[in-house]
Amino acid sequence: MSLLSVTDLGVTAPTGRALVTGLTFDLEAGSRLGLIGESGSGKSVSSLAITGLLGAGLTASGSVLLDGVQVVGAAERRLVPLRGRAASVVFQEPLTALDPLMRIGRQVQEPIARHRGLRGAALRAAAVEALAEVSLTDERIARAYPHEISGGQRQRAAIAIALASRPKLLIADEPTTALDVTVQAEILALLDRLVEARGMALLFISHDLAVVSAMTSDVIVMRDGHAVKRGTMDALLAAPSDPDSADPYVIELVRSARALDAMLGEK
Ligand SMILES: Nc1ncnc2c1ncn2[C@@H]1O[C@H](COP(=O)(O)OP(=O)(O)OP(=O)(O)O)[C@@H](O)[C@H]1O
Repeated sequence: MSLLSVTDLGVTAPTGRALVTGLTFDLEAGSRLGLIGESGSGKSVSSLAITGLLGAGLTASGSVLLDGVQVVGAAERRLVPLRGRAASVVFQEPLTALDPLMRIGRQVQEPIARHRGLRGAALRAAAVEALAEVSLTDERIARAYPHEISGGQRQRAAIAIALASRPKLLIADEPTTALDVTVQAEILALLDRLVEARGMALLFISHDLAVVSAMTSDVIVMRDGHAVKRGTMDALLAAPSDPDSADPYVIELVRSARALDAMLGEK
């Protein structure tokens, strides 16, 4: 059985508008998949539906089996044990994931205590280790509040928190979009290393083809709430010459990624 099995997932707004329709894919333990699409294409809503975190008024239909548990229509008490253990999410803006009034060290300790049952000195040591794994080795960071550290450091801390529960699946939703380019590259390298080292599965969501291609070669392209294409990055890059898959959005994505490549190549 797949770690994540999404079948005919639909998400509907309170107005009745379909935000996501007919999304189907499987993700095996330890494998990676990219969800790519322009703003508003339904990527975030899909990832929220997968973890049962859809906001009030949004309704999911179809099936999402996460580690064998049906998420669609599940009661909150069924979902709580899944979060962290089966899947954790890293969001675009780490400030929304972090508690502004709690020191970073405490925030890292919390999931470690909850999921691994550590207390006291062992808990403090595990939190220091979790921060070291995301290259936050300066002990001032653990004592700092979120607003006292940089955006890149905050995203590292959010990653440490997401991974502290040892999830089987990490969902990263535009994890580097709010960061400047050099920090973006560092965070991608960090995620790549940790996902690999821990044998986690990764669902990586971004509007940026170049960023997705740094993390995975297996991608789904979404537009207007639909999956318009699934395949390898290579097949996608070859798409414009293939009349069957000449989706205008895919062509535009590839064109802009090539322009970026060419620009970088000239430097
Ligand atoms: N709570 C909500 N109520 C109604 N519509 C919503 C809600 N949340 C999102 N939407 C709509 O659902 C559609 C998909 O949004 P979603 O955030 O999933 O897109 P996205 O592909 O992740 O884009 P972005 O990268 O900009 O976040 C958009 O048209 C958005 O306006």
